[in-house]
Amino acid sequence: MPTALATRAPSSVSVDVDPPLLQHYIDGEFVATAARFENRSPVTGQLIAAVCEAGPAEVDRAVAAARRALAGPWGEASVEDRAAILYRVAAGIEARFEAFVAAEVADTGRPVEQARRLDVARGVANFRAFADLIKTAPSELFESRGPDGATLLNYVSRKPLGVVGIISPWNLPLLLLTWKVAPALAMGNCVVAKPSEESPSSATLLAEVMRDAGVPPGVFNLVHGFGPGSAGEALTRHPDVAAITFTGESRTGSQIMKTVADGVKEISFELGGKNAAVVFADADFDAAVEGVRRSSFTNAGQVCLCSERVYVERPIFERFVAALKARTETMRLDYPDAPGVDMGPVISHKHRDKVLSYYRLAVAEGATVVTGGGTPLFNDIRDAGAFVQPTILTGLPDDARCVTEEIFGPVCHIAPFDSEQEVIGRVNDSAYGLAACVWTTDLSRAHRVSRRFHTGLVWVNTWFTRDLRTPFGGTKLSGLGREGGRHSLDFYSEITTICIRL
Ligand SMILES: NC(=O)C1=CN([C@@H]2O[C@H](COP(=O)(O)OP(=O)(O)OC[C@H]3O[C@@H](n4cnc5c(N)ncnc54)[C@H](O)[C@@H]3O)[C@@H](O)[C@H]2O)C=CC1
Ligand SMILES: O=C(O)/C=C/C=C(\O)C(=O)O
Repeated sequence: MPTALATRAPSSVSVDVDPPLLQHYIDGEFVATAARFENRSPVTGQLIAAVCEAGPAEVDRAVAAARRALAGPWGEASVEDRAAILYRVAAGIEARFEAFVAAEVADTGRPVEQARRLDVARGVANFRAFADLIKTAPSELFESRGPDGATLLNYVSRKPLGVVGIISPWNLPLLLLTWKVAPALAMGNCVVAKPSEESPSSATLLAEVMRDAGVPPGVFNLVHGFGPGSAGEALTRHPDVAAITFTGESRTGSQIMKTVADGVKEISFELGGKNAAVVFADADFDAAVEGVRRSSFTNAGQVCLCSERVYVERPIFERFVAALKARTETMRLDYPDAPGVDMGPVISHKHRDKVLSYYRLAVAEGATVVTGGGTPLFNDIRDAGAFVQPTILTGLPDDARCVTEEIFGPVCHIAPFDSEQEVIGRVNDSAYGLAACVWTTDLSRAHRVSRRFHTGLVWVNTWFTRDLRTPFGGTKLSGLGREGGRHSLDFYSEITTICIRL
């Protein structure tokens, strides 16, 4: 199992001839299927697991199990019972914390410290946050008078949606899967989850935790596989799935939207971004340089919130570019458990090819490559991995493809600006609208600018700091709906308004 996966290549590297088999989890049982696919390390290219692939038959079994569970005691579970289960799941992840870290690191090659601080810690926090929330969630009640003067009591009753299909990506596998599973179960639904084919390990461990935490059979089901023509499509097409919640690429969201249109299923989408960071001349300079480095290169740029467009006020533009270049060139690309590692590889060779094609395109579009622009050379097994250099570009017009399209790699383009009004227009001139960052010490400006951005999220003098009670999501191509806090409770429940004449 993933617990035993090495994060650092031994000095003599051997190919694993008997990799672990990751199975589906359906109706409380681990289930193998004949169809399999490979899970390879993005650090070394080595085979780390064989993964069972589900098709329509397994998805059908999982959905049927979920429906049976809804009709059983789970459908009647109280808020307190559901909260207790979520706390047990959180404790179960904590009890196997290092196994989750190893699973996440094996699939993605990210630094071990990042997996500890961000991914697995958030996996635990997601379950606790929604357990806390349901215990304190208020209801709505309005008292009014009818035509005859009688008192009318209007209140809201919440029911589960039913079977929720969860489709999650590879960039923050456990964080994004649990961000959906936790509120779905909190509101009494049953789920069929399909993690990304690139990152199946932590989801498989989560199924073990669900079983050990006493989550009844059928409440949490897991199917592995791909999107089109595989488990993902079968899940979105299934007539007994009431809702689909998806995080991933905008184009995939649009395909899923077409698929679910016939069944008029509920949908919640967190999609891509082409996020801007704006640095004003009055910003705390060093904090802004470090903040932009983090927001551009964390997780090798594979966070939908990463800043790929940076706008710097002209008086500090040259100094800022030089400082970010100097800081970026100190970044260490290495094995996940190497001391001081800053960045691992991107998720796969296919994704590396995509990122590198944008690096080449940037040059063809006339960019100056300030630093990076290619792949590092290690002269060891890491050269078989999917590493790319953190890259800073300047000199492109705002309509260049590298400034308008989501690259999803460790790259940012930096451009100068002259006025607040101008930069707001440039930030908003995007097909996406997920997140923006502002770096300034002027409080009035921070408020003024933030309110005018057409994005779902704005961070001022910080980035990717999360209060799980707040709404999270994007505008335009960046998504549909909001999750987080009561917004998740709303999405994952069906509401009935009851009016009683007293
Ligand atoms: N959060 C984000 O903004 C993310 C953006 N991306 C971007 O998307 C590009 C493609 O990466 P992918 O992993 O292929 O992302 P994707 O959006 O295609 O995949 C995400 C999930 O959706 C599933 N899926 C794909 N097509 C589907 C379909 N038609 N029906 C149902 N499920 C489907 C996948 O199996 C996976 O579980 C990346 O190069 C990256 O640029 C990828 C992951 C996350
Ligand atoms: O903090 C969160 O809930 C989500 C963060 C990141 C994404 O949604 C993403 O990278 O897709």
